[in-house]
Amino acid sequence: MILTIDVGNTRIKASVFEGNTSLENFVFDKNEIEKKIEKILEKYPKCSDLVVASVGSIEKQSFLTFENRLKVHFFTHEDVFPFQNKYATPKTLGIDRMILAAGATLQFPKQNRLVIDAGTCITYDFIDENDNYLGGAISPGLRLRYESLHNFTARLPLLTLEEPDSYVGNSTAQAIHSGVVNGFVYEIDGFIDEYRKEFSNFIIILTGGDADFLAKRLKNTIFANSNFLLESLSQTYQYKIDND
Ligand SMILES: Nc1ncnc2c1ncn2[C@@H]1O[C@H](COP(=O)(O)OP(=O)(O)OP(=O)(O)O)[C@@H](O)[C@H]1O
Ligand SMILES: CC(C)(CO)[C@@H](O)C(=O)NCCC(=O)O
Ligand SMILES: [K+]
Repeated sequence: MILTIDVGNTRIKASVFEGNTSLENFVFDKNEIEKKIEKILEKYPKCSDLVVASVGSIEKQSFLTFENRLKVHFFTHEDVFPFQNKYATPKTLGIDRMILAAGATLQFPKQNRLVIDAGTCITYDFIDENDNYLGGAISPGLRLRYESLHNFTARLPLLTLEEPDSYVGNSTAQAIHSGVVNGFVYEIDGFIDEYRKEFSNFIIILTGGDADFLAKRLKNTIFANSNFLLESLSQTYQYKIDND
């Protein structure tokens, strides 16, 4: 049994896996990390490994306190991955993107894959059928768009996610919802359309905190799985054990 932990820029997500099956998911804040892990381990004492992917400010140190009880693995770009990394700056590629690419490679062998993670940031990652990781894009996520409109202007209020009435927002609030939500959806559909021009065939995996909201609104049909990063973390760890 393994405990996987995804430290994002907003929240921490965790899941206990028995083989490939996720038994339970958890979401918590940075300040309660040790207490929460403690609780999870109490409930699942059979956990033998703690596997972490962190792009947040939490360092390896926070997890080492658990080393007397279980094997702790903190993923870095030095681990073995099932793809060739063609990024020009492989050492600065986010470990979450590497885990997503690894999961896509392992779960969907021998085909082109586009992974879209709609989290704090939206990330796009493309892995071709020969298992070359090519790169993608990074842009602001849904909540970040609402927050930056407010934080960097004098007059725009901080709004929370709401379905816009129309493209033609007829009030400040409606104009913001239209810009943020429609802009978000158009961006993603637009990227998918561009990829289609270059690669005739590829599967699309959509994940992240906004995946479910998005899935219903895209014109392109896609496979949405908000647990894909944690599943990929468990699979990439298994791959590492088998290939080290
Ligand atoms: N309770 C919540 N707190 C924060 N964001 C939430 C919540 N529920 C849904 N969301 C949505 O999820 C998005 C953030 O995604 P997610 O939780 O995957 O980010 P994260 O944990 O920071 O991960 P990452 O840094 O890997 O993107 C926000 O844009 C927001 O709209
Ligand atoms: C883009 C984020 C913030 C998404 O979580 C993360 O993957 C990251 O910090 N990446 C580093 C830059 C890069 O991936 O090229
Ligand atoms: K992300």
